[in-house]
Amino acid sequence: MGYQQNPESFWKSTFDDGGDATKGSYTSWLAKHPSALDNFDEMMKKAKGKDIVVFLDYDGTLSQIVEEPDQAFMTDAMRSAVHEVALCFPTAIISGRRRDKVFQFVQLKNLYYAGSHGMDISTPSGSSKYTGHKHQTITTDEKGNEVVHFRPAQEFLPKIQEIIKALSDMTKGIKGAIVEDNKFCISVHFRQVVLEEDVCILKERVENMMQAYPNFRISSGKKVMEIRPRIDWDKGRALQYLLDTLGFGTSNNVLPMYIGDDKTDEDAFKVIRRIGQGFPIVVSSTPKQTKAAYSLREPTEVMCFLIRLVKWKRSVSSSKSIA
Ligand SMILES: O=P(O)(O)OC[C@H]1O[C@H](O[C@H]2O[C@H](CO)[C@@H](O)[C@H](O)[C@H]2O)[C@H](O)[C@@H](O)[C@@H]1O
Repeated sequence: MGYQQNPESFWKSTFDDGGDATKGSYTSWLAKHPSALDNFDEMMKKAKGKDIVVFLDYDGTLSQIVEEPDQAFMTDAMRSAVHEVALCFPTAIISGRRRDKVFQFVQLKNLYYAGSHGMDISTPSGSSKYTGHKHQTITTDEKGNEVVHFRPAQEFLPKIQEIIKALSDMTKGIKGAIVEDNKFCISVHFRQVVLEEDVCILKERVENMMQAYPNFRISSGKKVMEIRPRIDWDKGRALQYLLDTLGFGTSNNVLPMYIGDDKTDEDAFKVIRRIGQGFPIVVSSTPKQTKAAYSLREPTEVMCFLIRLVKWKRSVSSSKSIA
């Protein structure tokens, strides 16, 4: 399939799933979103000579989904795979979590981190462009290096703290409910709320309470309600911002790769689709509606894919140096 010659038709045929993917069996869904492992060689033929930039989601992609949000650790093997990938390609993690929390989990310095669904991005000034954008600021880190921050929801911080306080008070009586402070957004978790009735009460209370905050919106994730400022910013915009600031904004040769498992990752898949070149890869072992072109079943498959990517890159580089 020559998507480089005809991006429109490639993306149409690759992504349009008629909206009925959730109804079909896994096998028929897989035919529309083939395994990135099984199709690795074919994908890499398209990637040869391109500037690959890797984007990764965290929860459900680099770590397994677990009951307790604070316990979503990644394995050392996964950490090592991500580290190796980042030695080969510019690599960023774009997560719904607060940025410092993702860094605590990942602990790798050779990556770019975007937290709060992309509303908190920091990049070393040496590798990124400071454009004087109104949401950009520069600080100096402990080693004296300049860091460029992009925080489009900064003005919402006081309101977010007010909402967190109100949500924490309101959910106290609901066993298992957790309110997570993600800095520029908030997660209200109900994975550990056992009674279905309590889940309904929780959702209703949160929805009612948030009516008093029209500048915020609620979206849903995996057994979680996500509350965030109503601004035109999401993981897709964060991906584009990172491509721009890392110097790939006007490149016809860039090939972004995004691996993610949740609804908020769809915004990034859409941006890759719009760019017309790249690999949007969904992590799912069940059929779901998605704009992704490829799929991986679970984090262990993500790790295998990342390891293969590193091997591929090294083999391409060594054959170039021999020639
Ligand atoms: O964008 P992500 O990095 O995928 O973050 C999305 C949310 O992930 C976390 O919640 C999810 O994972 C938890 C740990 O496995 C699980 O307990 C929870 O049910 C899931 O929804 C995180 O806690 C949220 O703040 C993120 O927004």
